[in-house]
Amino acid sequence: MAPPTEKRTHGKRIIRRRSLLAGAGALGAIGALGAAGCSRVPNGDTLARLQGAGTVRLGIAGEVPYGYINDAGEFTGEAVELAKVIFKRLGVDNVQPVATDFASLIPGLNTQQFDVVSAGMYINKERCQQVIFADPEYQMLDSFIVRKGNPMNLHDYADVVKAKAKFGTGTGYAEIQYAVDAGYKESDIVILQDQVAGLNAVEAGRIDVFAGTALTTREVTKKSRKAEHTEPFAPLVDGKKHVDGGGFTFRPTDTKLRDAFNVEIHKMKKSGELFRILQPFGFTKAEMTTLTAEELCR
Ligand SMILES: CC1=N[C@H](C(=O)O)[C@@H](O)CN1
Repeated sequence: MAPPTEKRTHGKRIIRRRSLLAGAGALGAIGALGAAGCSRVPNGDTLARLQGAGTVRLGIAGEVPYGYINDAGEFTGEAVELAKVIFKRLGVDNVQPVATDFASLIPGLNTQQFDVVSAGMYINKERCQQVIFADPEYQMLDSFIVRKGNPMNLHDYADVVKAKAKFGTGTGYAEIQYAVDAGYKESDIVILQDQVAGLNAVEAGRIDVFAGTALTTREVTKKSRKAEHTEPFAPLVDGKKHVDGGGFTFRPTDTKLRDAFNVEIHKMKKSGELFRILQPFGFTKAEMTTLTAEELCR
């Protein structure tokens, strides 16, 4: 496996994994002993191990506003700020970011390279076969990055198919399936590293449209002179308009940790604290949700 690169920003240690799939066996074995170096805790009791270590490693995908490093070099985002609060209440004082691309979040989690995915990941049936989720902290629609003025008049996936637009989205994104469901040929989709690569590709005319969450496309186009975001819309799943919910992702064996996390998130929903944490990242009251992981996994 390629060695992780490490950079220091403002005294914080950020690890960037190059290849999360390679070397999974060796890392999995280390993880089984307790990735934080504590082997006295019974196998599978990740919460106890994290409490002993005092640090939880969060998988993030460098996506504003979910989990990213800001201009001041600080590790932040809605999911990251939420993780800081919840894990402290669970007896784990420190969070340690591990940055990777979106498609490597689930493989990286399942090979012990971080303890939880803190990237606002949408909860869906396919992912629920590989990982478990906390109940979502928000609900969300999709939108597109298009050239200024939206010259091809693209407002949803059906428009993209009809217009034969050159379509791109991020690696591992749920939006790949939404485009395929609408009739876009999967092998024609341009898969890009992330939303910044998507913006660059639209601005340069390499693609006509890049799909992402409504907040992702809004944030990344803020300073663009050549591209804009479209109005949020609900993709069709099984022919019906679908609202996504994004939540924290855990290894399938970590039900105890996930359940403890859920207790805290439900308290925060009830008290309004959840919204107070998410609001500075652009979330509105309409994006607060009563959806559950169980229903989104079906
Ligand atoms: C927060 C997020 N959600 C979508 C997904 O879960 O696939 C993708 O748009 C990537 N980013």
